[in-house]
Amino acid sequence: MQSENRHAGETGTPHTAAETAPRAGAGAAVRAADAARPGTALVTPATATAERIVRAPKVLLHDHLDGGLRPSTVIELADAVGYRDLPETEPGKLAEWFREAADSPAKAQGDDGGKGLERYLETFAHTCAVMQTRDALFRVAAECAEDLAADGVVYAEIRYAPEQHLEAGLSLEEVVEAVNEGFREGERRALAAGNRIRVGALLTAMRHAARSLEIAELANRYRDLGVVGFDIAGAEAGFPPTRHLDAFEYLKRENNHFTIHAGEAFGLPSIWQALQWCGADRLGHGVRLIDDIHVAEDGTVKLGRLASYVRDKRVPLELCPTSNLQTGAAPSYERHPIGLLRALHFRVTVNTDNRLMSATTMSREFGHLVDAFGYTLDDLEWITVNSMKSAFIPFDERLAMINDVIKPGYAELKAEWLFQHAAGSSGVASGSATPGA
Ligand SMILES: O=c1[nH]cnc2c1ncn2[C@@H]1O[C@H](CO)[C@@H](O)[C@H]1O
Ligand SMILES: [Zn+2]
Repeated sequence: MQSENRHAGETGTPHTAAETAPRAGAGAAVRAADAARPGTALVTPATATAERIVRAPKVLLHDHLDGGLRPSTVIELADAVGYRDLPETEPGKLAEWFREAADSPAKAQGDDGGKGLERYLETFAHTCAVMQTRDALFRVAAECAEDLAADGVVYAEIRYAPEQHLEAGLSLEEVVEAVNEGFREGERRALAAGNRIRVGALLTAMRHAARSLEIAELANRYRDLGVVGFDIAGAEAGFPPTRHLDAFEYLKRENNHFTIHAGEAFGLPSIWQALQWCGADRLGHGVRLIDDIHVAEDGTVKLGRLASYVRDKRVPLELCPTSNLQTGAAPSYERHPIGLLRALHFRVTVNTDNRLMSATTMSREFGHLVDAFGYTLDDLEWITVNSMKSAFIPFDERLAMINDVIKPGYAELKAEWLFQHAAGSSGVASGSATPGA
């Protein structure tokens, strides 16, 4: 693979050979011989090959339940409930339809005033339509946990808006309980398949609606019963987070946790409000924080007051690269602000947002970053530890996940080269690091 020597995009930090050199000197000498052969690339103990990325422990903080259904499940559930408005009825075609429809904003030219996100969100009408019964919610939640675990995710916080699942007569409580039971079932199935995962729910309130306090209270009621926090989502333009101040103030009084979608379709004012008026613990996306970071011709970097605050306070950024490309919040993987934000040591996390609409997985998101910025397993471990530090479960549990699951997992992957070499493996990989791409 080529990413070892590739440079970051315009806003990223160049990765020199020295920076990406293997940590063990002897390995470098052995592998250097491989690199000299035409058509091969240097593989170090920390090289993030597609296969290693899938096996690496991963943490996911920003993923929508109604944005991650299996295409075949959408079709089966639509059949079961008599929903006739699906644009395609064959799983492959339906998957492609979702990706294409969510992708269209990226193809629009110029600054569209937040319309990119609005068009992206239209696709959720179909998934929400088939998630209106207890059985459907249970199934979608169970499959979500199973799919993430199969992709090597060990901890996930999955969000959804209970108010969008009441059309067939369920109560808010019944929705939450069905999803929680589905997650528990998915965790059990994953374990039976040899994969360990823990899943917590985040309850989302829709920012254009007026139920945020009610949903915040619901999140608080279920906080020790599978719900770990709260969020607001939906169209950003015209719906500032301060519309929902009463919900955030309530949660703060209850010592509860919340994240806010901000700085995706809208820029710095939205991020500033989410932090300084609403008191968000994390930023959903926050990618437009880049507007407050100035890189001079000579490479010196100057942070504005807001960007400084975010970095100094270690505010986690829930970045979702593919989703950002689709909504037009970033121009390409190579020029995604994550390159610069990671180099400047912001509390960067990497997420999927909507696996169905973005046709992605955690492994694919990592793969895109490896291809774009030459990230190694060390970078991916750093990101994963960042995510785990930023999770909403108690500190001792986060620490155990970091020390007993994440670090040993990456150490094991990096140690493998020792024994592969002894067995005569060439250690050479080629092509893209993006799994399944
Ligand atoms: O990237 C996003 N930005 C804002 N809202 C989103 C995004 N992805 C999904 N949703 C919205 O969140 C609801 C609950 O899961 C979804 O129905 C969708 O409308
Ligand atoms: Zn989102």
